[in-house]
Amino acid sequence: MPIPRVRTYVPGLDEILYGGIPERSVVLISGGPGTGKSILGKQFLYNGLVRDEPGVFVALEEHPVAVRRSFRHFNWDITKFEKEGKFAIVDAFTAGIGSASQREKYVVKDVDNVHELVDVLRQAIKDTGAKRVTIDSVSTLYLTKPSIARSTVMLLKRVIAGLGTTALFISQVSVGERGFGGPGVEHAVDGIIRVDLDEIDGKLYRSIIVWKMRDTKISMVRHPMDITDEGVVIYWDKYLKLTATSASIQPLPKEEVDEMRKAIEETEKATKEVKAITRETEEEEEEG
Ligand SMILES: Nc1ncnc2c1ncn2[C@@H]1O[C@H](COP(=O)(O)OP(=O)(O)OP(=O)(O)O)[C@@H](O)[C@H]1O
Repeated sequence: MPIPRVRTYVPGLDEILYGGIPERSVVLISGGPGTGKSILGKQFLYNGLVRDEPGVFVALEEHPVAVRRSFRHFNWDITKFEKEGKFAIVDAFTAGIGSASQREKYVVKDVDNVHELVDVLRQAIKDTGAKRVTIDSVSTLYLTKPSIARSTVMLLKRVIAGLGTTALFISQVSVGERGFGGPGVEHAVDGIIRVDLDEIDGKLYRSIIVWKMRDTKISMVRHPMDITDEGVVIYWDKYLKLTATSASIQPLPKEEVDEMRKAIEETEKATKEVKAITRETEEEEEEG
C-alpha cells in the first residue's frame, strides 16, 4: 500500500525522495548562509498554490514586503492567491510596527511567545485551508534559548500535523557546521534535507543531500544543485563527489535512476486516484 505523499514539484527533489514527502511530515531544511533554503521553502509553497493546494509562509527573518518581493523575483505570482484567500504570510518579523506591517492580516506581536505564534499560524492554516507550510526560519525562535528548541519544534509539529499540513522548517547553521540544528530538533522532525555550498579550489559548488525521511526510501548520495531564474534545480540522476581538493559530478547507476523514475510514476498515479475519489465524493454530496 503506497503511503500518501506530497509532491514538492521542485525539479529533482521528489525523485531523490522516491516520490515526494510523506504527508503530514515536518521536514528540516538545514544549511549555511546563501545555500538556497529560503528559495526552496518558497518554491514548495508556490508549486502547491498553482496546483490548488493552499499554503502559509511564516516570516521570521524577512519583512513581509521583502518576502513578496522575493517570490516575485522568480516570477512566482502569489498576489492572486493572497487575494483569493489561498495563501497567507504570517508576519512574525515586524511585531506589528510600521505602516506596511499594519496592513498584514496575520501578525505575531511577541515572537518570544511561541503560543501566540501557534495561535496565529493555526488561524492562518484554517482560513486558507493550507496543505503546505514553510517556517523561515524556525531557528530564529530559539537562537538565544537552545534549551527550548525541542519543545518549540514539538509544539509546532503537533499543530501542523494535527491540521493535516506538511511543512518545511528552515534551519540555519553556520558555515562548516556539521549538525542540522541541534540534537533535540534533529530527532523531533520527520525529515532532514541539507543544502550546502562548498568552496573547492576557489570555486563554489551547490549540493543537496537527504539525511533522513521517515517512511520512505531516500537517495543516499549528495546531488549537485543549482539556483536559476526558475528557482532550485536538483540533478537527481547525478551525484557530486567532493574531496578536500576536488569535486566531480558522476552519473548514478541506471538501476537507481530507473527506480526513482518508477517511484515518481507510482506517486503520480496514486495522487490521480485520490483526486478522482475526492471529486466523485464531492459530486455525490452535491447531488445528494
Ligand atoms: N535568479 C538567481 N539565479 C541564481 N542564483 C540566485 C538567483 N536568485 C538568488 N540566487 C542565489 O540564492 C542565494 C540565496 O538563497 P536563499 O535566500 O534561499 O539563501 P538562504 O539559504 O535562505 O540563506 P540565509 O540563511 O542567509 O537567509 C543567493 O546567494 C543568490 O546568489
